[in-house]
Amino acid sequence: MRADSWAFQSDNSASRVMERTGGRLACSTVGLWLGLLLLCSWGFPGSAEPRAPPENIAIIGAGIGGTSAAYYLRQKFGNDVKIDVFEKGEVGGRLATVTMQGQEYESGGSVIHPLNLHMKRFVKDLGLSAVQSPSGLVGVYNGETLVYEESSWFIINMIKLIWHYGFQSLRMHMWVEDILDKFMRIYRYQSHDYAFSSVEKLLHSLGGDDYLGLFNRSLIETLQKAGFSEKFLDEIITPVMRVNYGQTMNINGFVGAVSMSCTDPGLWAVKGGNKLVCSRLLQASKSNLISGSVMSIEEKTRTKQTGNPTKVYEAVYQTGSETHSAFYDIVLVATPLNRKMSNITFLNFDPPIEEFHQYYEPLVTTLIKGQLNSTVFTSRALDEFDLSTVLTTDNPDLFINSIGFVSSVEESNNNPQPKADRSHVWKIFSAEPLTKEQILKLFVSYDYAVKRSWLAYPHYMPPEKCPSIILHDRLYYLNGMEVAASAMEMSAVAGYNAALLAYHRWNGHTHMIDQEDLYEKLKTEL
Ligand SMILES: Cc1cc2nc3c(=O)[nH]c(=O)nc-3n(C[C@H](O)[C@H](O)[C@H](O)COP(=O)(O)OP(=O)(O)OC[C@H]3O[C@@H](n4cnc5c(N)ncnc54)[C@H](O)[C@@H]3O)c2cc1C
Ligand SMILES: CC(C)=CCC/C(C)=C/CC/C(C)=C/CSC[C@H](N)C(=O)O
Repeated sequence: MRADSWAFQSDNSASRVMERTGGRLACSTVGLWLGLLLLCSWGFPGSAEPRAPPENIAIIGAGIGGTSAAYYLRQKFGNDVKIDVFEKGEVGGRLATVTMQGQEYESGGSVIHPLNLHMKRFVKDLGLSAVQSPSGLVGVYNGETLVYEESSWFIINMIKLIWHYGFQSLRMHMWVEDILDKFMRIYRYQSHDYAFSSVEKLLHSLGGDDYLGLFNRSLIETLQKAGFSEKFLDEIITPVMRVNYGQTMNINGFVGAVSMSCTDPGLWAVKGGNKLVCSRLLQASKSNLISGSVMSIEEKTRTKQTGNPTKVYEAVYQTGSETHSAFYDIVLVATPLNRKMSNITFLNFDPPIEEFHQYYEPLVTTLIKGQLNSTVFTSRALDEFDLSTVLTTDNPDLFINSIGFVSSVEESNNNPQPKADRSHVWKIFSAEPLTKEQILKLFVSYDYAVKRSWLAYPHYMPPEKCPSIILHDRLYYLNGMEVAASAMEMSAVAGYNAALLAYHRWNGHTHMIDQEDLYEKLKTEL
């Protein structure tokens, strides 16, 4: 049998070919063939002629996901590609502020974890600065009484926690720390340019089957199995899930851990408002912002100046009353597609682009400047009420998820105290808009109230499948990541991943996608 006929068989490893041919010359010829074949199919960086970059890229959505994708796409593809970012509302999306008496307050995404390294890097690289988030005393109300109240004395707090819940609080912190430690691996993977084609593969790369298992099981199932008591789960964990995700412990274990990490010290925010990160990312990426709503995407064949027919996507969009269209080599969708939340129609795809039926949780943020009626929560005298946040247990009679006092986006306030007249700005999260009666029940008096309604986060219902990141050949979707956990940093991770994925797929770098055992492989890298 001739050596070259072997070279094209499926398991044609060089050593087997060598054994069978026996000759050194034949072996090197076959090796050369094999090498060339591999180079063509894998496109090793730096070896073959690189493919010309795409001409036009569209990103739909100028939230933190879309703008971080723009930033990383520019880094990967260079200055020649034109990047259009479509935004139908405000740059920032769910990072937004409301203005009260000339001061701005975060009404959407507000706190950032000290280990959220992408957000940290953005703030540094974009010339922004950080402010510490307020960290006052927290209490938990069950509809009748405060079942737990923090003390300003660290040692008293410890004794109280151990008295009420044994060492469960400590165990919980260790559990969250372990999950965060593994999450940090993503920064290493991304700094080495590795990308993932699905959220499940990304999660698996962080900590294997156990890590993916967290996402597939409910938080309550995971914590009950780990031996946490009903009392601890009802009085501590549920209230944290309610303030952060407006949901119960039926959410998946991964988002549960992300939510618990918000009890860590050192939370921060961007001075001037978190949304500034998005506008600065847009600027830094030299993208073209189009204030309009994308209505449809359709694949078309177009003959470019070179004369070659090329597949592109046509985006039809509306600005005011006008309808326009433009063609793109690559499209990134950086907004939830669930239940037509973004009203984008994918025309004539075969097979059709999947529909996402999971709904987003309605949530209302109300900001009120006024004097709290502390007797709602405790019978103690008003001047003895020193809590800055009240969380709630899962009681259907309660009309709020939480209430806490907040600082404006300009103030750095590590340990806020109620003002002398005890009037302050409070942020309330509730599932429905508050009625005037409800506000009057919570406040002795108030000057000002503003509300903002959101479809805030996915309604978590494990086990569930994350939507594909690759919707079509060069059409990518970022917000499937929210099914694992919704947070600014998660969207930044998704934005970076989609940029890397689009870049590697454009250039045929398949070896940079879905690599297994990355953690082990990168252990030895500096
Ligand atoms: C009340 C609230 C509190 C939160 N608190 C925190 C927190 O403290 N910490 C934290 O880390 N996270 C928090 N989050 C979550 C965080 O804000 C989100 O996970 C994150 O901002 C999502 O960013 P995104 O870019 O993926 O999506 P979005 O911010 O939703 O961006 C999508 C953008 O796409 C635009 N768009 C939609 N359809 C179209 C279309 N057809 N054409 C053009 N544009 C379109 C939208 O207008 C929007 O601006 C909070 C969220 C809410 C709602
Ligand atoms: C992604 C990782 C590892 C950590 C992110 C932790 C984090 C900051 C999660 C945000 C959770 C969330 C959606 C909070 C909403 S409410 C926030 C705050 N309590 C407020 O009062 O606004």
